[in-house]
Amino acid sequence: MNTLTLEYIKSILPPRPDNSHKMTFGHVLNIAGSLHYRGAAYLSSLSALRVGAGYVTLASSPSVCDSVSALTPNIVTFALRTLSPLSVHSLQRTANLHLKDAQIVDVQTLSPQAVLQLRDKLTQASAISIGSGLSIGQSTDQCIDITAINTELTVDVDVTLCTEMSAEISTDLNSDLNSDLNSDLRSELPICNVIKDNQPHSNELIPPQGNHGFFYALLNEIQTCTKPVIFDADALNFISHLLNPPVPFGTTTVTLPNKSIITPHPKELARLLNMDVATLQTQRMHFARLAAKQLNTIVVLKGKNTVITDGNDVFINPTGNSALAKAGTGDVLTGMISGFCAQGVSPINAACLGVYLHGLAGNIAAEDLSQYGMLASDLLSYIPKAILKVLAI
Ligand SMILES: NC(=O)C1=CN([C@@H]2O[C@H](COP(=O)(O)OP(=O)(O)OC[C@H]3O[C@@H](n4cnc5c(N)ncnc54)[C@H](OP(=O)(O)O)[C@@H]3O)[C@@H](O)[C@H]2O)[C@@H](O)CC1
Ligand SMILES: Nc1ncnc2c1ncn2[C@@H]1O[C@H](COP(=O)(O)OP(=O)(O)O)[C@@H](O)[C@H]1O
Repeated sequence: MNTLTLEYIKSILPPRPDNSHKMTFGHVLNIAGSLHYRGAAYLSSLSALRVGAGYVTLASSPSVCDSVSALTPNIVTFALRTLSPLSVHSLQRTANLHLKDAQIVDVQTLSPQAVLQLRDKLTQASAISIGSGLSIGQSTDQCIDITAINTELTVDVDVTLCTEMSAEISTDLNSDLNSDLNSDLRSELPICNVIKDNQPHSNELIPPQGNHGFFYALLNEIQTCTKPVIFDADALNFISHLLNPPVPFGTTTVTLPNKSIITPHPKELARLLNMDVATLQTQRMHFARLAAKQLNTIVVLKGKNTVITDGNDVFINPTGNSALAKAGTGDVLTGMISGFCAQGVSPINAACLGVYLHGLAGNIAAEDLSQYGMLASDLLSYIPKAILKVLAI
């Protein structure tokens, strides 16, 4: 176990050659944000630039792209395809048929086919971050099971489905679709079954809320990606749904790209490991290593004294304070780690740099603004001060 130090952090900072241009410092593709979490897209994109990345593209729904562009001229945006209005209308009708308390289907829900739009961007990027504010759109106590995917993308993330139940549900819903819903829906959407209280409710069919369908298609697309991929927030909740479906659906496995980093807070890691938060918190190092080994990924277990591990080596972060306990600071961290990855830093070193400097920025910010008054957006302007402090030793 190693505690991160200022000297160590200085030794792994990436170089800034004079003879350089923006692409020397890498391109982050940040897939983030949704109707209610536009701020997460803003914070996770700008923070990548603040640690030195040369170029950041935010891929999100058109309204999120518009909002972020209005706030900052520094981010390049790429608007993703959302479900067609006809599909949204049909989905809402299906939801109303089956659930009394059906939520309104988000008109900015990303289409699984948006992954096709992203192919060139995925190729151009030096690092990819996914999940900040992506929106699961429903209680995380509910699980979604994909029972049929009728897109030209086959969503196959090694999910073993209960085929009998899938067939039953598909037939059931398909008869509805055949009777009065439009065919766009069939080509655009996964058909889902809600699981409540660990029990499948096969007669409660609702459309996927949030960006589940899009995320599963994306995960399939990037499974063999050799670039660093950072999974945060709702991306982790989607993965938890795949890993821990209720018993009737059997065991599932998820293959993450081989240079992946996950950045869970304790509850997100507890969901991934299917355990309770209190137990996890008593042995943070142990469970972070366990998850790193099980998922073959680098784990950044957030909180006071964040734990960073690849399953073997463990680093403990000494920086940070309660100013960081405020909505959006985790989104800033994700951008910082992806920004270092884009500059060619190894994933484990990028995680150490991001976590240490994030905490140090929080310490310097708290001196000026107090631990009470600092905002996640304030943190952005303290990242350069933290870097200056490291360079000064
Ligand atoms: N401006 C924006 O656009 C912002 C957008 N954001 C985006 O919103 C999305 C959802 O994020 P979220 O914050 O709504 O849900 P999430 O973090 O899962 O908390 C759910 C529950 O988990 C628990 N819990 C949380 N932390 C814990 C901890 N350290 N240790 C232990 N438990 C912890 C706690 O449960 P409790 O303990 O209260 O039962 C809490 O109520 C996500 O995509 C994110 O990127 C946010 O970043 C905010 C700014
Ligand atoms: N008391 C604290 N001391 C040090 N760091 C903290 C503290 N509280 C929160 N943090 C840090 O702030 C960030 C919060 O991230 P997260 O829980 O994902 O919030 P959000 O989802 O609102 O962005 C993490 O990097 C975490 O380590």
